[in-house]
Amino acid sequence: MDDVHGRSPVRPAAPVPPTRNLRLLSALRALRANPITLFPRQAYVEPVLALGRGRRSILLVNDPCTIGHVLVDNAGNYVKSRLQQDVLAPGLGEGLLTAEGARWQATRRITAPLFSPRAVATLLEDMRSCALAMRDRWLARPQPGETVDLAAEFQRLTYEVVSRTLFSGALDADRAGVHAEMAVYFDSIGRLDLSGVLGLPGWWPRPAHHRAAPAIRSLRQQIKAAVSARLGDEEHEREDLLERLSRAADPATGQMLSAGQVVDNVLTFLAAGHETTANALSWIAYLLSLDPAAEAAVVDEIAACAPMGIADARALDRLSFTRAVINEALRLYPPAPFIGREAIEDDRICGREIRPGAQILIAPWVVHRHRAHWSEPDMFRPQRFLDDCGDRRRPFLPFGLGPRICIGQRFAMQEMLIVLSAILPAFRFEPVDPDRVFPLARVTLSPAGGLPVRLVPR
Ligand code: HEM
Repeated sequence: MDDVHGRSPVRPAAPVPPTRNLRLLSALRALRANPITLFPRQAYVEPVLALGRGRRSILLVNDPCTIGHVLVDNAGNYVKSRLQQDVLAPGLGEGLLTAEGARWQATRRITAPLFSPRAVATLLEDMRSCALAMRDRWLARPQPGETVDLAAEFQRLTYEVVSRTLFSGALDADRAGVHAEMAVYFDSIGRLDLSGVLGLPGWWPRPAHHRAAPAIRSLRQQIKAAVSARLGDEEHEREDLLERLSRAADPATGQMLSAGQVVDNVLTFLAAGHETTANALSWIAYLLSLDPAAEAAVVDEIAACAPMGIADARALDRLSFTRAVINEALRLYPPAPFIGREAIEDDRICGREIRPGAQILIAPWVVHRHRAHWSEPDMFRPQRFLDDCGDRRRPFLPFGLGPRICIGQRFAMQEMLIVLSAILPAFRFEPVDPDRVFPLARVTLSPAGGLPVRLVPR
């Protein structure tokens, strides 16, 4: 089907699914190297599919009603899965992303006011100045058309945004160091290891945890120092996340977070708040580089709707095609490609008995490319988000669903719109080797080996 410009839509990089389930050893190898290569063709067609056999099998759920059942209607029966906790909890402890029950509820109540529409709108100017600083850095390069790793540039930018907006720069003393340690943490623990997949007990030695331990220790020490400095500073009033985590009480119970929980949450928001958005921006830039007409439409829209740059949140609402491009990038390359859950009690889904401990996988990577729900699922066609915007049946969940939906969704959308409107009028991006761009799933979905591009000034 042709797109709005009368051209065939673009097919961006993706693995070719194997025709059937891989044998155990190949499956384990694929799981460790890049789990998105593991899903067989059937996975993109069936409403539910058991991956693996017996007690260790994982139920892949694609059917929109069943996804709603697990994540929304019966969410109380499904906690974060063992595999997901195995990857995240060693670093993030009992932060908002990994906590359960009363502790999660209290933390969500304490942090939610900072992510309300009004609160996020107040961060607009800080986000914009971070984005413009990156653009100006690029403009100041001695060689126009120089090659940069755009993925690394976006990681740095989104880290700066989180650091400035949520922590008022309290963790900026060694920003590069914190950033590097976080990369070590994600790269080692982000690889599924065999002991986790096989469900070995917690005391079983896990090499990835061992490798990540020094980075996690150092990160926690730096965060503890920043929290102490803030608690000791009675002079300056701030209304940021660090302040809320350290001093605010849960409105329902009056209780405050413990010192350890504050550190867990600072690390959680630093990690969850920059890595995902950076990857989304990389994928958007990659997709636009493949589709010059869509790129021109975004640049024209930004010029028409925000000629002097984004001044307020209302200007963001007018960027409807740019928003469709962002959504289409989040569909094709969901930065959080897997959502794992574990049943607490018996349940029944899609005619199957679910026993306590059953592992459920909802994979936006698969759901967003499912043959039953999307036409031309592997094609880049942003227009689909404008044509069918009333169609709520399509399962689109880059930010999750239900009570555990991403608290930073609005923050991330605003940030992406602001970054695009700051940089796209000044530059276009030419991937150095578009054929080598390939999605790699760790905790998040990033371009394997970064995204080397030529920065071409307009
Ligand atoms: C494009 C960017 C982002 C994507 C795709 C994304 C995706 C997600 C997803 C899928 C979940 C739900 C996980 C689950 O149900 O197991 C989640 C949760 C979360 N996200 Fe995001 N996220 C993004 C940006 C952000 C930002 C900017 C922040 C903070 C500033 C953030 C903080 C969190 C936190 C703290 C949670 C846990 C919420 C809870 O369990 O109550 N995320 N995110």
